[in-house]
Amino acid sequence: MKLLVTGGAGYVGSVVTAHLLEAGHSVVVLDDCSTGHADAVPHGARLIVDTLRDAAETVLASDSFDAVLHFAAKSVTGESVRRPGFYWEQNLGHSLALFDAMRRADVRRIVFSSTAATYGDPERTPITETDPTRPVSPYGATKLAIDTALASYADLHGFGAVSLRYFNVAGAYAGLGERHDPETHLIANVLAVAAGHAPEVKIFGTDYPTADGTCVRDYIHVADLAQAHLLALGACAAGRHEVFNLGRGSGHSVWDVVKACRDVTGHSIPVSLTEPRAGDPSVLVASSRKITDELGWKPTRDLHDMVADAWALIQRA
Ligand SMILES: NC(=O)c1ccc[n+]([C@@H]2O[C@H](COP(=O)([O-])OP(=O)(O)OC[C@H]3O[C@@H](n4cnc5c(N)ncnc54)[C@H](O)[C@@H]3O)[C@@H](O)[C@H]2O)c1
Ligand SMILES: O=c1ccn([C@@H]2O[C@H](COP(=O)(O)OP(=O)(O)O[C@H]3O[C@H](CO)[C@@H](O)[C@H](O)[C@H]3O)[C@@H](O)[C@H]2O)c(=O)[nH]1
Repeated sequence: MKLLVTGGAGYVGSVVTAHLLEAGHSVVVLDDCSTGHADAVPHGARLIVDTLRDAAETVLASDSFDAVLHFAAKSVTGESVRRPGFYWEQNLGHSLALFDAMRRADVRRIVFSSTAATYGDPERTPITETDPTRPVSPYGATKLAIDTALASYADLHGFGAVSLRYFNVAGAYAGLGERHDPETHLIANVLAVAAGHAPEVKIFGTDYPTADGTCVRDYIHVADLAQAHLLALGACAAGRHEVFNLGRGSGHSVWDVVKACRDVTGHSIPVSLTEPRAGDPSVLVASSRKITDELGWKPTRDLHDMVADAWALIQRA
C-alpha cells in the first residue's frame, strides 16, 4: 500500500514506519518536527516537513494514497493543562484539516493514535472499550474529540477508521526510541539516571491506593504496538469506526519499573519521593481482549524486554 504517516518523525510513528517498510509498504511521512526528529524517519520513507493544516491537502492530492496512519499530536498531559487552547488547535484542529483533505482526495482509510487518557479516572480495571470516557486533561479530551469526529466521518463520509487507545508505550526498536525534550515518561527518566544524565529520579506520589503506594500502569512495547497497527490497517472497513485498547493487561507500579531498571542496568538509580503529579490516576490497566479476539493481536514482550531494549539503545548513543 501507499501510506501517509503523520508524525512519523516521532517516537511511535518512526517505529511503526520501520515496520510498514519491512512489510513492503511505501511510506510518506508528514511531520513538522516540533517534537520529532528528521533523522528518526527510517530510510526508505520520504519526509515532508510541514504541519498537517498547511500541507495535508497538497500532499494527499499529489499521489494516490491507500490509507493514513495518524500519529501527529501534542501529547504532554501537564502542558495541555497549562495550554488547553494550543492542544485543541494542534490536535483537534489539525486532525480535522487532515480528515477533510482525506475526504477531498478520496482517501478514506485511517488508523489513529488514541490514548488511555480518554478514559480519565476509571471506575474499574481492566478498562474495556465500552467503559465511560471521562478525560481529566485537555490532552485526553482532544483525543476523545478526534475519536468522536472519526465516528462522524465514518457515518457521513464512509471512512474506515480505527482508533487504537495505547496505554504506556516503552522500549525501542531498530535504533529508534524515546527522544522527547523535556522527557516526561517514567522509563526514559529512570534510565536517564542510570546513564548519568540525571542525578536521581523523582517518584511522584507514594500514597496511592495500590500495593506499594505508587501509581500502576500498563506498559506495552513499541514493537508490539507497531504490529497492532499493521493488523488495524487491514481491519479498516468502510463506514465503520472501531476502537481498540492496547496494553498487556498487567499493571506495574513505579517501584516495579525502578527495580526492573536497576536489574537491567546494574545501577543503583537513586530516587527521591515527591508529591503526586496533578491528574495522575492511581491505576490504568487495559483489557486488550477485543483486539486479541477480533484481530488476533498478542503482545510478545514484557517490562524487562522494554527496559532492556531502551537501555541497549541508550548505551549505543
Ligand atoms: N508515547 C505514549 O506513551 C503514548 C500513549 C498514548 C498515546 N500516544 C499517542 O501516540 C502518538 C505518538 O506519540 P509519541 O510518543 O510518538 O509522540 P512524539 O511527540 O514523539 O511524536 C509526535 C510527532 O508528531 C509531530 N507533530 C506534532 N504536531 C504536528 C502537526 N500539527 N503537524 C505535523 N506534525 C506534528 C511531532 O513533530 C512528532 O514527530 C501521539 O498521537 C500520542 O498522543 C502516545
Ligand atoms: O519522572 C517520573 C515520570 C513519571 N512518574 C510516574 O510514572 C507513571 C507513568 O508516567 P508517564 O510515563 O509520564 O506516563 P502517563 O502519565 O501514565 O502517560 C502515558 O500513558 C498514558 C496512557 O496510560 C497516555 O495517555 C499518555 O499519552 C502517556 O504519556 C505515573 O504514575 C507518573 O506519576 C514518576 O513517578 N516519575
